[in-house]
Amino acid sequence: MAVPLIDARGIVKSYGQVEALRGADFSLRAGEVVALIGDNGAGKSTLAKILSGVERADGGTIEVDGEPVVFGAVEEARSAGIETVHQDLALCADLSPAGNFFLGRERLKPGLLGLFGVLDNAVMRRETQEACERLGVRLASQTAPVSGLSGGQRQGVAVARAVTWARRVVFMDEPTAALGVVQTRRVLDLIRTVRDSGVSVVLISHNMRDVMAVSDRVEVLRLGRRVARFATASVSMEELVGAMTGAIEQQESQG
Ligand SMILES: Nc1ncnc2c1ncn2[C@@H]1O[C@H](COP(=O)(O)OP(=O)(O)OP(=O)(O)O)[C@@H](O)[C@H]1O
Repeated sequence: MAVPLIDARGIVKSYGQVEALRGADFSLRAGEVVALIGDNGAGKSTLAKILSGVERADGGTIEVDGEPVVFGAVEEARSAGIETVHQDLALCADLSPAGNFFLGRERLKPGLLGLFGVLDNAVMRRETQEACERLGVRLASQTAPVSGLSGGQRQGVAVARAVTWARRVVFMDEPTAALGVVQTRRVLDLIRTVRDSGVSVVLISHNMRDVMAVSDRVEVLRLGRRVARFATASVSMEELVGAMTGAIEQQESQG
């Protein structure tokens, strides 16, 4: 079988006295949508942060394409092609949508005599607008700071940014939480489109209908450990809920 794109084993992470992850495993193959599910506090966001360079694990190993990696910073995960939409969004409130979209990747046009590039604001605004419109997010202003946008619009900007830049994997932590019905459907369509383009998606969600609708596989965390994994086509919503709550125990064999 092909080497997994991401293979994390025995990941441990504590915050003071709180053991957020207690030997969690996670794997992801190229071109699949994996839903990472679990009850509140199971450790989903912590695992996503570790796999995208936001937090450092206290223990365990992570391999990308079979090679051990240690992501010391978000930029290191990004250069491995991994992007994230965080639950707390992590947009810069004072910047415009385009300022957020191109933060750290600003487009330049040649300055006088071809020397000293200057910011190509027109291009950055246009590309941001186009990416947001593909998601059905209409922005009245491309210059006003994102602090003036609605929660759903901010979420749209964050999702559009991640899927635009991701080359290998995009982690989406509750990407539809602030969205209405129509935008939620567009995000789910976008997840399929991203997958079909060969980029893997890790979807963290409490919404079992979204999980069933869009994922290829499901990995279940409980109390900081992976307790089950399923092919979505052969599992019911009841079984997923049972695995999350501990009512159903699975010997780790599938996936
Ligand atoms: N920065 C932090 N400082 C202290 N404790 C934290 C921190 N981040 C997470 N935790 C704790 O780690 C545990 C796992 O949290 P995490 O956010 O990863 O869970 P989750 O599965 O994403 O939960 P939810 O579905 O509620 O978002 C929780 O007990 C949480 O309180």
